[in-house]
Amino acid sequence: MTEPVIDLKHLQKTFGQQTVLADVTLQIAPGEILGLIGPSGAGKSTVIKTALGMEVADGGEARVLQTHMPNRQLLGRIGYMAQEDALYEALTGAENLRFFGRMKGVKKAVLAADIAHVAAVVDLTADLEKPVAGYSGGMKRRLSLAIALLGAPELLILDEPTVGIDPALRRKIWSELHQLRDEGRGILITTHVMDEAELVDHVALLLGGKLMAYGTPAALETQYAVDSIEAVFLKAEGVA
Ligand SMILES: Nc1ncnc2c1ncn2[C@@H]1O[C@H](COP(=O)(O)OP(=O)(O)OP(=O)(O)O)[C@@H](O)[C@H]1O
Repeated sequence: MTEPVIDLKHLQKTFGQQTVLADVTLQIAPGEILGLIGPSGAGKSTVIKTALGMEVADGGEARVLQTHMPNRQLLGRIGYMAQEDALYEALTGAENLRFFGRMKGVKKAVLAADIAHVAAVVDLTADLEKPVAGYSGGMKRRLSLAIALLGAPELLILDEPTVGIDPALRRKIWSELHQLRDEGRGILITTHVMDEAELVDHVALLLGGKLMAYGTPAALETQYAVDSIEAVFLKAEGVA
């Protein structure tokens, strides 16, 4: 059996009196896209941050790429896109990509071609020589996504990557994610766009600090007797 790229067992995380993750167990295999959904504040970013060791778990275990987390060396093998953009505003898009590419250890000989590829995926080719300070919010998200894609990492962890991105480009980005998945990479993605949750291999619904539902989009729709992931979400939350 292939080893999972993410293996979370009974993860727990408390902030003060607030238990955000009560007991989260989930796995992602190579060649799989897992969509983590849940209402705002459910703890999706906290799952990601504890998995990556950016927050210390209060219980349970997080293994990423077969390594117990936290582990700094591993970060070069993971394409992580946080919810907040962390870009150098005074530098151009191209300079940001070159800087982060080198940080991630992308070989000099392939860096220029890799930058051209990821910039094209997010439709930023024409804006690469402009300073990031003049980018719109959506352009900054796209640059952050391009940075995460650099070096074709084994594991992509994308926290709401398509916020502020228009539908046509979103479709192009999903086609790239599917291609990376088909090449055997594992992808963890959080989203508030319920149509996007139809495009993943497995959906995990986080509610009350636990995974309340898990399965393929089709299996969940059957289980909840509805015809969309949005309806699954509403029914699980008790709204519908
Ligand atoms: N560093 C922190 N200190 C204290 N509380 C925190 C911290 N990080 C997160 N929280 C709390 O944990 C809860 C879950 O936050 P988290 O950002 O993981 O949710 P989310 O599901 O990603 O939300 P959204 O969909 O709005 O991004 C929230 O109530 C938040 O206020």
